[in-house]
Amino acid sequence: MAAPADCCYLGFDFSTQQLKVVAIDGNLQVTNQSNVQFDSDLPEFRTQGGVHIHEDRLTVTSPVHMWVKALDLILEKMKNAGFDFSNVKALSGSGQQHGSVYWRKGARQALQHLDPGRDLHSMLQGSFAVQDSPVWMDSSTTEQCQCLESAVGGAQQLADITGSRAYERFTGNQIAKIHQFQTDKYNETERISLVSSFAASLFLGDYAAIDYSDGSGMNLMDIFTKKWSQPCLNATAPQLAEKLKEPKPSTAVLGSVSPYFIERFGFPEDCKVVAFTGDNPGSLAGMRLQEGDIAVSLGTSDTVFLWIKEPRPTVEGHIFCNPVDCHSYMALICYKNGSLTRERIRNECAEGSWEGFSRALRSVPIGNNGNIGIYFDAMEITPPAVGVHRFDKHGRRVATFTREVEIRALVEGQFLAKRVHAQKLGYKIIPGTRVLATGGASSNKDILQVLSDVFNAPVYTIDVANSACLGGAYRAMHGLVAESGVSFAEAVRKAPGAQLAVTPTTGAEEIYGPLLKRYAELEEKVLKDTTG
Ligand SMILES: Nc1ncnc2c1ncn2[C@@H]1O[C@H](COP(=O)(O)OP(=O)(O)O)[C@@H](O)[C@H]1O
Ligand SMILES: O=C(CO)[C@@H](O)[C@H](O)COP(=O)(O)O
Repeated sequence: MAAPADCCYLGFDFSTQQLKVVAIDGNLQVTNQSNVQFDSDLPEFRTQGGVHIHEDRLTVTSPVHMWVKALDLILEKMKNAGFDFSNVKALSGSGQQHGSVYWRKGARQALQHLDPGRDLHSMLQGSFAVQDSPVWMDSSTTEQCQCLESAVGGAQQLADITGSRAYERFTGNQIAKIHQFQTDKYNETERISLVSSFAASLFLGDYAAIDYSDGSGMNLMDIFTKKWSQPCLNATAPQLAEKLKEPKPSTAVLGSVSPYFIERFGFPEDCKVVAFTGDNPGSLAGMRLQEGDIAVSLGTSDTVFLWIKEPRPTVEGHIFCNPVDCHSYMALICYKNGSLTRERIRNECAEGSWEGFSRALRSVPIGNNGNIGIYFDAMEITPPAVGVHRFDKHGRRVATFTREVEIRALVEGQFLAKRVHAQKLGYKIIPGTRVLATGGASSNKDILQVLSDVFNAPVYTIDVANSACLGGAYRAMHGLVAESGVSFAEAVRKAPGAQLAVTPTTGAEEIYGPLLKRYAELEEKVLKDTTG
């Protein structure tokens, strides 16, 4: 048997803008990292930020073949760099949540008979009934959401079953739209996967089950019984249970890696594939979140999530099954206007430089002299409002801010929103609270300083900016022993801990206390203006 240091576990993350991989050894040390950027490494798919925004500005999709080709590319990259696949004991991973993949009839056959002499993408050309997979940024399914909520008796009733009221990006509503507007394609589909279970299927050489945690982001699963809810299935599309098959625990070993990977890359025959999950659940694992911690992910989307024991679903935010402990849950709030909005303001106000963006942040005092901004370039999720709204210290609308004030207003506004909504869900910041930050923007200390000041709590990061990937590797390791009763915490207890990145500035709480109240009132006003 290989010594712990020679054992290897892989975690993949099929997120919005890139495919990433992390390798860890048996001592949980990171030994390798690689990534493929969709826009720049696969320009033939002509994506921007990994997606295509359609003419109606509401429909957002990604080409499913791009994800397949990205896997070909990343594995080739690793092979060319001399990565030794023969030590990989298990692999797992994650995908951007809610996105869906439609496997055409006969695709299972293709998956089961892959020729190791060829690329995956050339062999799977004909395997998808829908080429453009709806992704989490889509907000074109308002009608389908309304139908689903009325079918089960209302928004709160739907949340009581599935953990969330109906959301446009949630997979069930996307499936309902495909069934209504692309009926032939729906009928040609033999299996529907999430991005996560689609990725697991590629490694397995067969259809992989949807896991409980990512399955919670579909508006289809009863998060308490962990079965598909029949009323939700009925209200969504016909023969849906057949196309989804039963969900499985996120810790489940789904099988061994397919012969294709053994012959083409040298994976060992007994390398196990552990269920893939959503990228936010994956991050919860990668950051080894503990009860009481609050996690803030600053990826393409911004998300805030918590580990919870007693879920009380409401019409705001989401409750998902916990990916590492089947008796627990996680609460999550998602913001669509995250990194892409920060990038826009960086380009307009700091000549495209993060360094300039940081300088501007530091140059304006905390609290921004009472100026507050709300920047919803795209229709926001929490709350469902749109547009750029600037207010001076008297609460009067203003048309512009100076560049420096604009940058601080954006970052403060984004974090005030996170704290306001986390508190609405019942979260209390108490002495001892840790904020764990991850995602691309967590590499920026000046952004983290604002986060720490607004939350009045220390912010910690882990060495690997992509905690979802690392979570995949940890979950792969845990999956091998989960059946025998070993807890996730026990399996990863030797992993390096999170490191303190920044602490709150003295006096920040006195400044942000009143601003939190003001922000909540202004957001309410903006929401009224949007809906009214
Ligand atoms: N130094 C930085 N400061 C602020 N944001 C950054 C910095 N470096 C990268 N980012 C942001 O990180 C984002 C990508 O984050 P990532 O977590 O990798 O996204 P995803 O997982 O959704 O593909 C980019 O869109 C970029 O705006
Ligand atoms: O919709 C959600 C969560 O509900 C998003 O958080 C997606 O899961 C995309 O994640 P990133 O690519 O931004 O990490």
